[in-house]
Amino acid sequence: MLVNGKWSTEWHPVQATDKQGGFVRQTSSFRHWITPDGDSGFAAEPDRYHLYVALICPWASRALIARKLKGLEHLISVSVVEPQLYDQGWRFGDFPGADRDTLNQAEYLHELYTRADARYTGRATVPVLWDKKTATIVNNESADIVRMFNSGFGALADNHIDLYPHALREEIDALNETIYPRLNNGVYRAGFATTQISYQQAFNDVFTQLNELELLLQDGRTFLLGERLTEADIRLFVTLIRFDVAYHALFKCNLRRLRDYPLLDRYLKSMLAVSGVRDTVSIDHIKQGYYSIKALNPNGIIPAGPDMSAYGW
Ligand SMILES: N[C@@H](CCC(=O)N[C@@H](CS)C(=O)NCC(=O)O)C(=O)O
Repeated sequence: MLVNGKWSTEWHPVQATDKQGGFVRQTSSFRHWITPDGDSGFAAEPDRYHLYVALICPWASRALIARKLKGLEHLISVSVVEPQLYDQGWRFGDFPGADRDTLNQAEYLHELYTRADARYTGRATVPVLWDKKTATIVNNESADIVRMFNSGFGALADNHIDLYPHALREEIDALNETIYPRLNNGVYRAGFATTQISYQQAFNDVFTQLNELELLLQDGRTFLLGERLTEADIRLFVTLIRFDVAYHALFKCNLRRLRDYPLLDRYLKSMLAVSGVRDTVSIDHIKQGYYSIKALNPNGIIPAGPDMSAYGW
């Protein structure tokens, strides 16, 4: 991680743990906002912003999906880092499906953090939304980036779809409030727990949440809140698509596979059928990335399965 703008060799590829051995995710530090009128200092303009992502990363993938669904691909360019974390964190390079940083010529993502703030202290995480005009980071919090892509680009975006409609906000917020801690971050809490008790709590949370979602889908709805896809679906999808590939085995979330839940399985297939969503997924990056976490898989063997042909891979 960076300490006062210098890369520290003391960093640990796993984020912090609390007193009970539970996994603690760092909070994001760049929280500027893009607006249609530019009042915030960051105006919505074509070809001004760039998104740095890792395809292994569920948080970065949220931003990629929102960019697709809101028709912002031609306005916001993208670079993909290599799937594994190196000693200096995320790296640009020639791994299939990854990019060189042709915009800023960085070798490592952390260089962009120090370019934005020469004294930055913290982890250099993806996603990063970069402003080409002022050469700084606009925002590195995926939840913000999704909302910004939804409404910050005004008429420049495709507004046929509203990911956070006023009428559904309370329900979306309520779903986010349980899905994030129990499931999105719950799988990480299970995977990176360093005590049996914190693992067991996380494991219980993950499967309680999956069971509740399976029940919710019983009335035949296509998406979480009915027939309209919202940001709650983006946030759920990014975890579900990684579940059988990485979380079930590597993170020890092995009570059931995702495909053992008939309605969640159907839901996952419906999400993959939404135009643009599948393009944001790389099963190869997901596998390579998670299974190269040395703390969890010291020999770095990448599993040959699971069979993902039922999902079109
Ligand atoms: N709050 C952030 C979390 C992002 C995050 O934790 N990204 C991970 C990858 S999935 C990362 O870049 N980790 C690198 C590190 O911790 O050094 C968001 O949702 O945008």
